[in-house]
Amino acid sequence: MTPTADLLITNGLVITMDAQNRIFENGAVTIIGDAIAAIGPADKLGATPARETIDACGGIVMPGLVNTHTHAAMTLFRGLADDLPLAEWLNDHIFPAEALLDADKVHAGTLLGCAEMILSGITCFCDMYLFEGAAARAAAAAGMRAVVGEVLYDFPSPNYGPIEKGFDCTRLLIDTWKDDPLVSVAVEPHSPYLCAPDLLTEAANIARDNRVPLVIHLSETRKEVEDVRQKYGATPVGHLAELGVLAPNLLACHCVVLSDEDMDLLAEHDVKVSHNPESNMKLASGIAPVAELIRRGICTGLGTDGCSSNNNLDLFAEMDMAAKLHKASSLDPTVMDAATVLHMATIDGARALGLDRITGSLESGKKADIIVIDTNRPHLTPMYRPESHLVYAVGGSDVTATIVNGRVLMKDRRLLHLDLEKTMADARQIANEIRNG
Ligand SMILES: CSC[C@H]1O[C@@H](n2cnc3c(O)ncnc32)[C@H](O)[C@@H]1O
Ligand SMILES: [Zn+2]
Repeated sequence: MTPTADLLITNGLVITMDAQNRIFENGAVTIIGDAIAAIGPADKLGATPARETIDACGGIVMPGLVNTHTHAAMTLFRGLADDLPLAEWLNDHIFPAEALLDADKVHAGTLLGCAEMILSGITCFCDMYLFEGAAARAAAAAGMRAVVGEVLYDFPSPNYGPIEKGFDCTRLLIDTWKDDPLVSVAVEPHSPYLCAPDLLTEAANIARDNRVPLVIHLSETRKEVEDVRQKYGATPVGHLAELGVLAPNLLACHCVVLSDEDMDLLAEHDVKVSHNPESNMKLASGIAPVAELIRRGICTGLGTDGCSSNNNLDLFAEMDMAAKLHKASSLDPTVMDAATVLHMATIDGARALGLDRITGSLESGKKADIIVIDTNRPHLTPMYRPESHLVYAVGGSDVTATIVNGRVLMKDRRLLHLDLEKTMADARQIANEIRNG
């Protein structure tokens, strides 16, 4: 029989995360080329002739997870410096180690990050780092969807040197990747404490003119708020408002220390937020008022942040933490329920990156970014409510297939297009160089 689909995923509990939150108890998804052709009951679609079939064996089929904030190449620094506050961690340990980086090392570290993300069900990530051309190439080689951006700050970068060259570097990145099916580019000033007002306004201009996201670390610690207030007489959010930088294309990462007025400003300008609970806990930055942000209608995604402040890229673990942390801090078990957190890790994350028309939910016509989870495991048996399992019981290693843009990147826990042994060997080699300074 002539195949009418390139890929068929069948016999799964299909969670679409679409606007109606449709779930097919015994469902199937057909894929033609890079897109979802149809979603429906397995007894209707399951007989579709296809070039390749994945039998979900009663497991969960759902949209791939969206990691809205990471520094993928920081896999190279996992465990290098722990148990420190942000300023000391960054200034005394991470920045000196990053001075040793070059494009090849960032490529290797990003590839390792992609391997970890694919194996744990992340299909799309937003990255900020140095030598992002190399990160973009690594993401494309791994087959992942990615939004990448060269970090911009006041001091000379080991990559581009002075900031004027940083803007050129960003424009070149935007131009190079503008027609790529997987990789797109954002403008990414580091933070209000490492970026002068002129840098921030120019970054916002470039992002606006090119219709791309603007990504920044914002209001991450009390120290940042105090420093920015002392220097500019406003909170970090207020400072960005005065500069005219708050806009719907702004993705503000962390947002831990926010006043009521800050939250009003974020809502008024339709700013998006990336919530990074594990990093915020590990660096003892605090607890972001996420339930309140969501209550005010602010679109909030989830992010792991870099591997050195987490120390993994597992968004299932991040979901579990996000749900529990806010219950504990508010003494209210109803906040951040499983359904809310699941939205953050999928469709809301896609919306935060401006990618919700192509990913974040299973809908015909959208790109086929899909994962399959094996629920035939002791810690997932029995199952009353799939959302509950996904947030509180599933781990990244329960993912058995990861598909991006219609291409199967991982099946039965094996990476199909990435040489994992070589990727890990390269990272070990770089770690030896870092150890020896
Ligand atoms: C060079 S890209 C980004 C830059 O930011 C550093 N970084 C990683 N995590 C954080 C964080 O939580 N707050 C501020 N800066 C962070 C990273 O090491 C890079 O230097
Ligand atoms: Zn970060």
